[in-house]
Amino acid sequence: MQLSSQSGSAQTGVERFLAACRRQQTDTTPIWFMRQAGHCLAEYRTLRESYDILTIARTPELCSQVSLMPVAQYGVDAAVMYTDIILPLPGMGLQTELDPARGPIVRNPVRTMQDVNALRVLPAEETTPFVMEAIRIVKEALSGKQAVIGIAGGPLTLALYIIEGVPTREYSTAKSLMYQSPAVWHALLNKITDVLVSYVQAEARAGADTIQLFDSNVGILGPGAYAQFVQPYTRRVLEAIRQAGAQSIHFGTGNASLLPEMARAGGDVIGVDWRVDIDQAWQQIGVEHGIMGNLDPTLLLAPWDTINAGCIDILKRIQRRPGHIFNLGHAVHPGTNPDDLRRLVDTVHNYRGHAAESSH
Ligand SMILES: Cc1c2[nH]c(c1CCC(=O)O)Cc1[nH]c(c(CCC(=O)O)c1C)Cc1[nH]c(c(CCC(=O)O)c1C)Cc1[nH]c(c(C)c1CCC(=O)O)C2
Repeated sequence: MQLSSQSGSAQTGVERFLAACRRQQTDTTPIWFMRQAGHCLAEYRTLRESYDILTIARTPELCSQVSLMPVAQYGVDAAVMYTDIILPLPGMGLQTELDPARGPIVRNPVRTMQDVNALRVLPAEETTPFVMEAIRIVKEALSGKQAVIGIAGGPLTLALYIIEGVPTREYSTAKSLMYQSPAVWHALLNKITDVLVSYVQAEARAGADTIQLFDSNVGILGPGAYAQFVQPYTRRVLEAIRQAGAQSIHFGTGNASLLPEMARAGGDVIGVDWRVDIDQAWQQIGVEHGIMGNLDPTLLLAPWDTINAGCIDILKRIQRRPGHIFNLGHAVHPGTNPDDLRRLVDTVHNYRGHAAESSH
């Protein structure tokens, strides 16, 4: 498909988004924001006065409503499901809570082989039917105009919360278990992976066009440990997404040195944070993958001219090469002005390239 770079809005959001996932040319660069559903939308904040995060995520009518808000408000090309990565954990027998400021809490953390053996692996449709129902509602409401992004936690990121019980900085209990009791580690990762495979396949069946695997905490490992203790599991989840016919985005943070290994694990698109220059990151990842990123979310707290300069710098580095999805390097900061997100979407959609200029 050859599209003129002048052709304005020739594609729908979902066409543009999926073409980028397949590294095909698009009329303009697709864009969405991690945590666009929630945080800085006034409408969402009002809803949060009546319901907590997990109640919204577990109630299909509320979850779909929140997931759709940013599509109307910002003009993004995809709706991301308002669902936390911990939703599959209670079905495994883990007593889970969400501290809005700190993150996931697991009351019965896993430390021994006996603990691992007690964990259940059940079909996702049985344990989390509300997630699939919310996806079906969002898919229908968008009627093919924007893409639906389902989410799942990466095997490592989930294992860290399951072992530690509370979010920590270094995850030293979990890492010690990994190095000292590899059999327990691998048994746990295997079970988490079984649960994730069922979960992502159910999301795809429910209508998710793309599934983003958030291995947000992957940066705590170096490439050798990653390849040994994490990569085989991540590969299995990403392969399950491919088999289910959906596209995948493989995301991590603080992981510049891991990019080649993460790309080897799979993912149609690799999501990168702001700690790398996006053109150099793409070289590391390789041309057989697309790339998503990577504006520093904190830059969004600066005046518009500064935000705009950061946005244009990324677009210039990419030079409209097929396979780029514009996003922040991580979640939208709650203090972000929604007007700036709207302007960012327009800037990215209206960008027509700097073909005449020499790049960096
Ligand atoms: C660490 C943490 C978690 N969950 C939470 C934390 C504490 C700090 C924080 O806000 O990040 C708490 C949480 N989870 C969610 C919220 C609501 C967000 C909001 O108000 O906008 C809040 C406050 C929903 C969610 N939680 C998540 C989503 C989906 C992802 C998205 O919309 O981009 C939503 C709506 C995903 C999630 N959930 C978690 C991780 C690591 C991820 C992956 C994304 C990331 O690295 O930030 C665990």
